[in-house]
Amino acid sequence: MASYDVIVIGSGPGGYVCAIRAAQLGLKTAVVEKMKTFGGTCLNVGCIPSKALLAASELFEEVSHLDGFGIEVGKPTVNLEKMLGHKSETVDANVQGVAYLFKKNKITSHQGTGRIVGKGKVEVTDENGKTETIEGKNIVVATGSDVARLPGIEIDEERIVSSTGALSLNKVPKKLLVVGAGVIGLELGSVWRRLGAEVMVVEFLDRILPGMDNEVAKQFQRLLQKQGIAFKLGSKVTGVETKGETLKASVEPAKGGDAETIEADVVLVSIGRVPYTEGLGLKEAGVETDERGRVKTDGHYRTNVDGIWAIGDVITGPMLAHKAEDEGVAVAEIIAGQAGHVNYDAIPNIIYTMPEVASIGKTEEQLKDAGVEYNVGKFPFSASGRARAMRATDGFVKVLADKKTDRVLGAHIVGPSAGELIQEFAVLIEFGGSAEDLARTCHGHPTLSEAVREAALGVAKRSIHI
Ligand SMILES: Cc1cc2nc3c(=O)[nH]c(=O)nc-3n(C[C@H](O)[C@H](O)[C@H](O)COP(=O)(O)OP(=O)(O)OC[C@H]3O[C@@H](n4cnc5c(N)ncnc54)[C@H](O)[C@@H]3O)c2cc1C
Ligand SMILES: NC(=O)c1ccc[n+]([C@@H]2O[C@H](COP(=O)([O-])OP(=O)(O)OC[C@H]3O[C@@H](n4cnc5c(N)ncnc54)[C@H](O)[C@@H]3O)[C@@H](O)[C@H]2O)c1
Repeated sequence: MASYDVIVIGSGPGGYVCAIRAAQLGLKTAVVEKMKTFGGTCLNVGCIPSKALLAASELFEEVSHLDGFGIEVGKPTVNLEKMLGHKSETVDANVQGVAYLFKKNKITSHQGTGRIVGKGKVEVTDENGKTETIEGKNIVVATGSDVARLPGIEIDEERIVSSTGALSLNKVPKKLLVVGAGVIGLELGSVWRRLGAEVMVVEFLDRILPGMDNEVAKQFQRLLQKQGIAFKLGSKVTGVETKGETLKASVEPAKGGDAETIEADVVLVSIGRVPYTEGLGLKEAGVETDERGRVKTDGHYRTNVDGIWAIGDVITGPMLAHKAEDEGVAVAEIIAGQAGHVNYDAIPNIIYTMPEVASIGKTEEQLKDAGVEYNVGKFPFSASGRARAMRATDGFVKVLADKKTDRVLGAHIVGPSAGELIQEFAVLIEFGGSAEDLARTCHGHPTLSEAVREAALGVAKRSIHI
């Protein structure tokens, strides 16, 4: 029986990064993966393919709006097959990259579904039903998450789709109905709107992007509406009739009331994701899960069963690839006897639309609820020379700093390259920096990052350019 120091079940961003770090630390490591390729949700049907389509569709939209720059081009057209080809090429390059890294780090891979069958034992069943049992001193559960479903609405991945189907539609729908105004709904809704679909988003709550800073979410909703996405907030989809050419969705006010019918060619169900532990044998192994099916850990990725650890989407916390990666590094270091650690106050959250939305640390609402006194610094991109030169002036940078200590507690950005700019705050927060630290740091001119500095200056009410 093959024997290892660490067996990682799942090769998503949590699992593959954990395996690489464990191997770097000299641990004999194996990965068990049931998909044909490595990389999990993120590389195969998540972050990477969605960003490939967001990049392509953004260019398509930009090309139609170049006249302001004095560039005149004919009306562009979409070759969807080629665009999907670009997506597949991007995915292939990334998943092959992980296979290369496994080889480079001498990580053994076992293809098949892993099931914990006893202390330190994992049974791997391949697609032909052939089984093999391997042994490990440590087992890391990194099995990720799956799409949350709506009762009575069956996802066929052609007309009623999850994100997976929405990344592979073979024609641009005339009408796309998105259920859920979260990250997936707004990113993929944007892709198909840019390519020509009429998009309506139905959201249960009376706001989009729950959890994001309210002011940011409101401004972002206005910008998306300006781009042509329609919203129906405080509403829920209760059923979808699939008979006939057109889908008929029943939509009701969340608080109750009369239903209305909304027609669509495609319905995207994006109401969240749930931890995935099916067939893993957790119950039999005595591993505890919480009320939402997440594997319970002690805060240091240890489950209640000695030698079994868990990381990524399958445990508590934001379902983000970089959170899973950092937990992968931390758990490998803890297993190797080091002090692995993740700072959950410094995890950026980015929505890759145009403009982008990015956030880190606390929102104003969270600070108010916690009774923390804070100062706000804000700077609009309309006052940035670089943003004007790029004709990308929508949005702002907002910094929240502790009133007494000036320590930065949160930052929120809507605007061009928000996802890159937020990383300045990631470093600042990680180092316990103050708004003044950032405000006194020389920033290159003309760059979008000057808006970050100006917002930091704004905390002390001394912005220069507004
Ligand atoms: C459309 C979409 C877009 C996204 N975009 C972003 C983004 O831009 N940025 C971001 O940070 N996050 C994004 N996410 C979220 C991100 O994909 C997840 O947070 C991340 O993949 C979680 O990593 P993980 O390693 O925990 O699990 P996963 O990536 O889900 O990997 C789990 C792996 O375990 C395997 N597995 C499960 N059970 C078994 C078993 N019993 N045996 C063997 N293998 C098993 C699965 O096949 C899978 O490969 C996106 C998600 C979606 C759906
Ligand atoms: N750029 C990124 O980082 C990125 C991109 C895509 C996905 N993801 C991750 O994937 C996960 C899943 O994304 P998601 O967008 O599906 O979930 P989400 O949790 O971000 O949003 C789901 C939305 O659906 C709403 N909702 C729930 N039930 C509903 C119902 N019955 N009717 C109408 N609305 C309903 C919720 O109120 C919420 O606004 C997220 O946790 C996210 O972190 C991240």
